[in-house]
Amino acid sequence: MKKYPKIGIRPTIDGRQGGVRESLEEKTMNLAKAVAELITANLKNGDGSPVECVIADSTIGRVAESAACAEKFEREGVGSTITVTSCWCYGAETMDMNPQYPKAVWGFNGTERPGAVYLAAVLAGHAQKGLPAFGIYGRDVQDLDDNSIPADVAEKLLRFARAAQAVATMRGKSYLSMGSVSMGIAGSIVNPDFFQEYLGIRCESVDLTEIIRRMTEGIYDKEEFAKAMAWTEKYCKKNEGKDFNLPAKTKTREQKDEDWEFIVKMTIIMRDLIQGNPKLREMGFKEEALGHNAIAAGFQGQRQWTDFYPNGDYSEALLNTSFDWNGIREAYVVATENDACNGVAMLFGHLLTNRAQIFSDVRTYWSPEAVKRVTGKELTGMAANGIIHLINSGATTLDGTGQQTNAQGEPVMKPHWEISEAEMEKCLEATTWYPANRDYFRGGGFSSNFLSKGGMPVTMSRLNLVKGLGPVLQIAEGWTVEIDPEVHKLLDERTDRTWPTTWFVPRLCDKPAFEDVYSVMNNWGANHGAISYGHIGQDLITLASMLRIPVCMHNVDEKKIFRPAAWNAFGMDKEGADYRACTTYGPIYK
Ligand SMILES: C[C@H](O)[C@@H](O)[C@@H](O)C(=O)CO
Ligand SMILES: [Mn+2]
Repeated sequence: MKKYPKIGIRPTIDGRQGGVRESLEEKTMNLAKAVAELITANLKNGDGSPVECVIADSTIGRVAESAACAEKFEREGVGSTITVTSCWCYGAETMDMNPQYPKAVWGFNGTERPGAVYLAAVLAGHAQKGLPAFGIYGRDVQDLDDNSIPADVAEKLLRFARAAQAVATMRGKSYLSMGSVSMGIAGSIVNPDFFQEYLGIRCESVDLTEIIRRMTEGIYDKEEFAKAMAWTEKYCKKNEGKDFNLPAKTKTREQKDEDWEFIVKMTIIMRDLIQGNPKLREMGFKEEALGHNAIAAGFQGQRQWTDFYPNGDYSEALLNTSFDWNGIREAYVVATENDACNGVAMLFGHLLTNRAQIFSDVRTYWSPEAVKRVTGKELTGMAANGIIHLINSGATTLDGTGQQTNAQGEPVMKPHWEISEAEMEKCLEATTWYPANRDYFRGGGFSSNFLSKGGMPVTMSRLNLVKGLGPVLQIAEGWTVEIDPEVHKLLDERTDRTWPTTWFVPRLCDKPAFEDVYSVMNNWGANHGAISYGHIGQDLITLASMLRIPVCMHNVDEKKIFRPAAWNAFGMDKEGADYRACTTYGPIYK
């Protein structure tokens, strides 16, 4: 069982004894309990455990009680706070002053006592003290004896809590580079200051010879390797695809079998590097057993490794998938080509949804005209305005096949605890493992190939670093789409047919970058995108504001944007205010 941060609930109250405070004690504590129950019942951590809440030992009326609450939260491993009240309280005495906690305040909308007045007053305090907080105020007045949480309040509480838990979960973890810069891809020139100051994440790095050392010296669990090989024989090797290499570059059966053993071993070793493995301690490898405490990782692969050894596509794909030979489990976050910026976008999506992530090249925009010219056929349905070809060798999760289904039989990508064995097998069955293209991957290996089912709501995002500005986040909500199989075949065979394809259509709107499908691609800030199941743009925008990362492109309705209340002080134009606020506050761990 992993250890996760908790969310601290702070019931604040009017400190006046002799009548006022006593009359509110039960109500205030009941609100706190209701919020804790809402969060624990609705939100889970990546391992499927409920997000835990810690409530202050008493209501908080004066500063001594604020301090006692802060001490308890420190002891209990709290990573963010929600203050709740139904009455007037003394803002600066009762507010959460911890500079690292994401914080929200719910001011109960009841007029018998001025809960909303406190909300406004304490948010002013948060703004004045440079500790921005999210304000939650229900639209409709509630009766004083009504301890229920209205739907609009619940939505904001959960949106805040999901993002706050993501921020707190990242704090103190590592990003592990396995290898270094891949083919000059800027995202793989890892910026440790960004990770440290914005995410509270430490950058770790291992040279790829470490994988060879562990293979050569047997520093991996041999029993697990045997189990993994048997599973791979059963579910992957049997779906080995046609070898499209020239005869001179085609490996023999024996060489291919060696490659399969190599990439399975490599996968186990990469996982051990990421999270450690107590079995290695039993084997006497105490240091290797520790791992790198990584919450996300990247594998350089190209080119030096793949010019000589089998590629990392099998490893990256399976580590990003919600299952392997040990069964159904939380997906890891592993960026192909060590594109750490895309790895961060994958990590955001994973922490907000608890689902596996797709890593793709944003490869080609196909206009309806170009498709007609090349195939003689029309793009139809949701694809009619053009499509974007998402494809990359390697780290596309097999969950991205769309072989998992919801109660309506629609394709989805589920949190791992909802995936069935049968769905796991369907994802594997839908995946072909082609011998790697040896023009690209001289060392050989295998690449996963599948075509994502259409009809899945997805959100593509990427974290970009801009010198002089810092990090920015791009977001495009849309859908996976299916196209005429003949059209897909012609378009796919023009590019890398041994790699996994997801056809993507962004939701268009009146924002410049979303006026047509072409503009989305034309405005995308890098070669990669992280694709998460669901329309999670709102959650990404809330998370980005907590991290002081401005959002430079998104197709979310501005009325749905939820950021700290202080952002309002930076102007009425949401995007400009976001930039000004992020610049003013700066990264939370600086
Ligand atoms: C063709 C290159 O080898 C691929 O790695 C390329 O398509 C990329 O993925 C670049 O991001
Ligand atoms: Mn790529």
